[in-house]
Amino acid sequence: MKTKTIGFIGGGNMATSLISGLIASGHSPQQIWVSDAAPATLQAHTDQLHVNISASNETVVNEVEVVVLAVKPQVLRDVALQIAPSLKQKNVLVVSIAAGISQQSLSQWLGGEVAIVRCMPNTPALVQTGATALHANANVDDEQKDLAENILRAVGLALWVNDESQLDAVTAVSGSGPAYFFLLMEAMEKAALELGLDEHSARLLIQQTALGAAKIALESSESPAQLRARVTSPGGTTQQAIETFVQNGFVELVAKALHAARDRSIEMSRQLGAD
Ligand SMILES: NC(=O)C1=CN([C@@H]2O[C@H](COP(=O)(O)OP(=O)(O)OC[C@H]3O[C@@H](n4cnc5c(N)ncnc54)[C@H](O)[C@@H]3O)[C@@H](O)[C@H]2O)C=CC1
Ligand SMILES: O=C(O)[C@@H]1CCC=N1
Repeated sequence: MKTKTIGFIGGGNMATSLISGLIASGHSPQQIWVSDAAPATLQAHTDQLHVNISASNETVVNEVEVVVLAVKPQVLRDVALQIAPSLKQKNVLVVSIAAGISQQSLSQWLGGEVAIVRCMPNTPALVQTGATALHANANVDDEQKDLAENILRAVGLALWVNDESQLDAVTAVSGSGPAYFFLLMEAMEKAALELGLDEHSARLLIQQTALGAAKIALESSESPAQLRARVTSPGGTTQQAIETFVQNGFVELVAKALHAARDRSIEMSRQLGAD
């Protein structure tokens, strides 16, 4: 995979994370190309990551073997229609990280028989701790699947889903998921201040607790429910807090939020889909 040239169309947050991860895992910056509509963004890519840049999306497509589409979903249609003629000239793998754009829409915009891997990463990719689910269309061969997986694995966990519709659920779980944990951290910080802690101490204690909980959950063979039981002494403080959460509908609220996110992902696919 180190010999493949990879182009990023859109050099924003997610592309920067992926490029940093690829370089950190041994990919040569000389084999990476980036195009972006913003000249300052392109300049930052040469200055900081020493990759090849171009203001032209078509030039990037012409230079590479894999194209990662990393623009916002709302502009993907225009970008796809723009690069379609260049893609037709060669056998390029297209990897899309755009939320809520189906392979069918993308394929239609790109003009048909294109190898497409659709992914849903998340922002912890910025610190090489991302979680990504991938789905390949029927035109993707095994070598291209490995290639796409290697790109996303450079910034964390990468796993395949069998059915593209599962990416709507993945978007609700891990794509948007970091924001749920940040909301819990925000709420805990607010409560900690009310309880008399200073902001600095509260934030540090909460951050380290979140890290510790995630680490123990990853490293232990026990389920979250079992790990929770280990913290919860009968009649103790945790039991009081957990009962307060549960009796006030925390579990149902989480389910409702994830359903709303999944439904929005489906709705976005319809609104932004092929026409
Ligand atoms: N931010 C998140 O949590 C996640 C984002 N995604 C997906 O990743 C994609 C990129 O998101 P971000 O990096 O957060 O966005 P961003 O706004 O940071 O980056 C998008 C970049 O595309 C550039 N751009 C706009 N129009 C262009 C054009 N016509 N040609 C070339 N470049 C153009 C912009 O200048 C910008 O630098 C989106 O499709 C989003 O759905 C996926 C998972 C998580
Ligand atoms: O909020 C969004 O629509 C995107 C997709 C997953 C995370 N951010």
